[in-house]
Amino acid sequence: MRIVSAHAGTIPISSSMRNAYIDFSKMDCTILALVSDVVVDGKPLVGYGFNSNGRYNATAILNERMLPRLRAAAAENLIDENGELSPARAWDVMMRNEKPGGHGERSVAVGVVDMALHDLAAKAAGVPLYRWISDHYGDGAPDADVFVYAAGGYYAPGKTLEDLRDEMRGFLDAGYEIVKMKIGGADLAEDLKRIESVIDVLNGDGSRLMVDVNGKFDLRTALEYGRAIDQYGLFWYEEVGDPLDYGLNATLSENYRNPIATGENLFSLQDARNLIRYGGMRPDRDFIQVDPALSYGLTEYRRVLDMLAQHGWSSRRCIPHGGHQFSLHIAAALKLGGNESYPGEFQPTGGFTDDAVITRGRVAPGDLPGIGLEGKAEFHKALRGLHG
Ligand SMILES: O=C([O-])CC(=O)C(=O)O
Ligand SMILES: [Mg+2]
Repeated sequence: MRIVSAHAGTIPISSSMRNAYIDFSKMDCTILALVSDVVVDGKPLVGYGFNSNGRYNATAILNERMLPRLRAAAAENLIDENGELSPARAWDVMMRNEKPGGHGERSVAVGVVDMALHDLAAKAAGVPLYRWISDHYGDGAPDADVFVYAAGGYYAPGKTLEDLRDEMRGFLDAGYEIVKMKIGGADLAEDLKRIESVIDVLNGDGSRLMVDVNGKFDLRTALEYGRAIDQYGLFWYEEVGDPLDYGLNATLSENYRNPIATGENLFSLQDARNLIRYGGMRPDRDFIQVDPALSYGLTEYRRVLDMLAQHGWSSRRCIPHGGHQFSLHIAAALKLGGNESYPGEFQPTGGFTDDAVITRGRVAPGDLPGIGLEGKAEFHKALRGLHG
């Protein structure tokens, strides 16, 4: 197979909500179509990718560095020993002449292309991506479905406690059992009121609630909130301090008994390894949230999983950030602990196929070939628009 053309674009995924650190009024996303020379039913196979949410588009890096290297590569450098398209070899081509360290948002650009290459490889094999990943990298049969939790509970202009409770009730009605809300964008007293009113919707069960600080707290505030919320036995306390402040996280983990989650803003094997070496994360209870789309794609994510295994971590303790269909396939194939979901947010890229049904907090990736973005009608329109 050869890639005959590559088309990148930028689309808005903005909204009026905010977390403790940013608002999403200018949030956007890179989207990509890789058109191949393989023709099925009279049409070329096309691989699609996009860059999750939370970081802005990386279209310029992609257009100026990653795609030119792929275009210039000899065909034999992009295939494996069976002559099939190899996303892992293409990854090496994209990273040629890139120094190590300081991963910045280059990881986002590479992640978009890596996703599209995996979409294309699975489509060429005529199978859904979870099956392709399981066949190439898996260890036993893939999971039939994946635990998902509903992330929301953002701050928004005029949003009342009753609005927050209604939002959470909506998640439960939609089939979710575990929900997440933002904290750290108000003072402790107000956040405790918000937390308690959501726990009330969860029949008093704090273990069904996650709270997310988006990296806002200094150590003193992290510990102060930790002391106040430990009593609720929450599912997890997320990204409490700056994502690169491993010392803060380590001190928190010595003082906060219940699970901690972090990693959505760690974009490389090396950063994730530093979290494990220095961040005090506990393999018996904590969660790693590295998002494959933001962090150099599945090719790098597999290295992260290997590193975690070497340090005694189960893949079940990984629940990626992002709430997208790419990680859903990865979670099923590589037996992760679950995947995020943001019902209704970050459209049109976010979420699962239009026909996906959440049942008792679980969802299946579906059986469309590749990632299945053709099963997201609005998003597919934008993707198709890239290559006409
Ligand atoms: O608010 C955001 O940037 C999203 C986020 O942290 C999450 O999904 O955990
Ligand atoms: Mg988060």
